[in-house]
Amino acid sequence: MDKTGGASIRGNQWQRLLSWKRGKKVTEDGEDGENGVKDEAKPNTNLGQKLKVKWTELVFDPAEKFYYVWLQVMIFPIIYNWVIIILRTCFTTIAFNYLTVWMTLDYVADLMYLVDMIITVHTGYLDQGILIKDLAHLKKRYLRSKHFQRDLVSLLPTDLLYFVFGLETPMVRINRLVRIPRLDEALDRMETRTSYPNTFRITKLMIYIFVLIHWNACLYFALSSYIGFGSDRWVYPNISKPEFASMRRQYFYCFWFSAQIFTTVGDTPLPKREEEYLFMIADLLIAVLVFASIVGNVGNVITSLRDRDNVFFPNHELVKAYLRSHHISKELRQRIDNWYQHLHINKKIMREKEILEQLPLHLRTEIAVSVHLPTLSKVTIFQSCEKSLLEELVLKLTPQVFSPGEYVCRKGDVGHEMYIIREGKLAVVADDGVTEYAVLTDSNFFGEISILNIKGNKSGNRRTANIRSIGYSDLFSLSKEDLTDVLSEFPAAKRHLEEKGRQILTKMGMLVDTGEENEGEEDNVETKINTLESNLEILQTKLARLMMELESSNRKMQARVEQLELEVAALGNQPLEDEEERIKRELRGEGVGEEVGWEREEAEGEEEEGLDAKVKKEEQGEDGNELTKDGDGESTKSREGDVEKMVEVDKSGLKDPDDQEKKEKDDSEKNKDKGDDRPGKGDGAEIELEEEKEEKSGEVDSEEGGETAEGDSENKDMKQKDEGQTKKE
Ligand SMILES: Nc1ncnc2c1ncn2[C@@H]1O[C@@H]2COP(=O)(O)O[C@H]2[C@H]1O
Repeated sequence: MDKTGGASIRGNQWQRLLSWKRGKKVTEDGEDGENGVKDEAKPNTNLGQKLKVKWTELVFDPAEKFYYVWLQVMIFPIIYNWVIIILRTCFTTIAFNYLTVWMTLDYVADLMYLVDMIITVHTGYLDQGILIKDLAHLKKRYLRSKHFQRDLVSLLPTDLLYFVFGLETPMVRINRLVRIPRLDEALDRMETRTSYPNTFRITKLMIYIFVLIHWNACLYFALSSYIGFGSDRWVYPNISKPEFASMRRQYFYCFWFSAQIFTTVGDTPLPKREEEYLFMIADLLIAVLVFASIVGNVGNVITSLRDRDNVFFPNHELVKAYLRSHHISKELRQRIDNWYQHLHINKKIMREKEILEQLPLHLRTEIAVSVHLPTLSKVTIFQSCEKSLLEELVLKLTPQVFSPGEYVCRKGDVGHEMYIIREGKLAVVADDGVTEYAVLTDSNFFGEISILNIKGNKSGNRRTANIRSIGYSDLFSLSKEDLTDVLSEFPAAKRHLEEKGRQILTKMGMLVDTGEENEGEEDNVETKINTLESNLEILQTKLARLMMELESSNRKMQARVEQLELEVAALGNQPLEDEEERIKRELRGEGVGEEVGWEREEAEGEEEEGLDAKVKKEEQGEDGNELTKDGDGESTKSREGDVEKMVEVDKSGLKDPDDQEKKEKDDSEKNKDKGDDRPGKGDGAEIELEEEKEEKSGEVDSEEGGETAEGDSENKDMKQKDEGQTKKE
């Protein structure tokens, strides 16, 4: 087992105990552990032994109920020892008369002390919020702690001293009193858990004072016995007198005497002897402390009760003083008094937010939900709402109480909040204050129209009606901002509210019918959005197509470049003159070389275009044409220059094959250094120029949108021709 022993399970301790009894071990995950499985597999032959083993493995969570109950149980043996040991020591007759009872109770208390030690060892503790359950670790920790020393001392077998001093000396058990911190722990725990902490505090104080008076009474009796019963007025009277002989009389007289001293209220007889004086001095000093602590504690309790009232309800005293200082009419003062009285009698807590503010948000929400959710979920608009909306809403509700006849809102006022009726009846009344249009009851709501900005509401943000409380009305108000906040996330609730408001406004004839227009507007916006979306889709498709075209034309270009390179290589093998002639013819446009012919076609532009394309181009204006022509012209010139270079190169190549090789090498070296001077690069230059041309025409296209498609189709036609020629070749 690791040191931490894993996280605490919040499962029921009793359930775990039961599982152990059944011979199963419940693991930290709440499932049967390995042992449990083994136990089930084997028949439960040695149950006693198993139980023993399991019990020793048990670890208690100090936050669980079992531990709390055990602490309460431990109050009895501790108080027993604190009360009875001194009683038996001082009142010997009481000690002897009930000796068997005391002896039995003594050893029961001792047994409980022992069990308490075992339970303390088996009680986990929190380390960084995790319950430590490692028994070995817990044992070590307990054995090293002061608690262990104290517990050990309280259980030392001092009873053996009876054999030395005899049974009339129960004082030998005085070490049992050192278990008092356990009593403190138990009482503190109870104080935290009790719903009435003030009552509990007073009770605890009274118990302590009772024990103190009891001790004092015992000591007084012992001192009287030492001095001699009835030797003076201060000591206990002569016990040989039947009047003072009984045990009860002895105890009660001493207790009364002691209580008189500690409460400093009674007339105690004056001491006569030094021992008596000393006793009285010590008692009076203690009495001062006792008295002070009684007064202090009771004062605290009263103050905390008043504080509680002040937090629960608005401070009536302050308001009263204010009203007096401003000479408010008696009638209004009476109404305010009645309102306060109603709050107090019916425990209507107005300042919930201030009270719960001290708690973390999640606990606050839980409390608010458990207190107000039943009311909220009855309100029609919130019935179908999600729980999260209601949770958000409950924290924003402010309780308000209205007295009979009081107006919650008046027609024409600016609306700042809406109301939900928690309890009570309210009337929608005409301006005369008598005519009632409607009566609103529990779980209804009102005041929403003026804060919802309903389209076509003639009254705008003004109240449309007077609302008067018939009896006392317990309402929740919800501010405009909070409502808007919440409704923005829950449109269904908003629609419901608006619908109800519209119905009322229609009945009152205060609604300008703009509903259809709004719907129309909404429709329009929707249509526009749809159109935009579909346009976007079309554009995206076109873009994709264009990209594909671009890619395919790139590929074709590459193919052409390769083709041209091959051609150039082939040209190198033809006779020079033929070649010269052919190139010249090509440049004149008469050549048989389809490729150059194609170049010319392209260069000359419109000459070979179809009639339709021509007409269109004319229609498109001169600019575009000029640009295209210019571009083409330039490319033609460049090509001519390039071809001439090529011819020269070829000629030199023909003169001497070795020289040609040399030349090629030189050229290739030059090639590396220069761009356009490269031999055989003429075609490349052409292509570059063609690309430039295409770029230019692209620019024109982009400038003159309409032309683009036509230009494209022309280019396509030409490319098709080109492809045809390439195939022929
Ligand atoms: N005829 C009616 N029946 C029920 N409630 C009404 C009626 N007329 C007005 N109300 C409510 O009274 C509220 C007054 O303030 P509002 O106008 O903000 O919102 C109004 C409605 O919620």
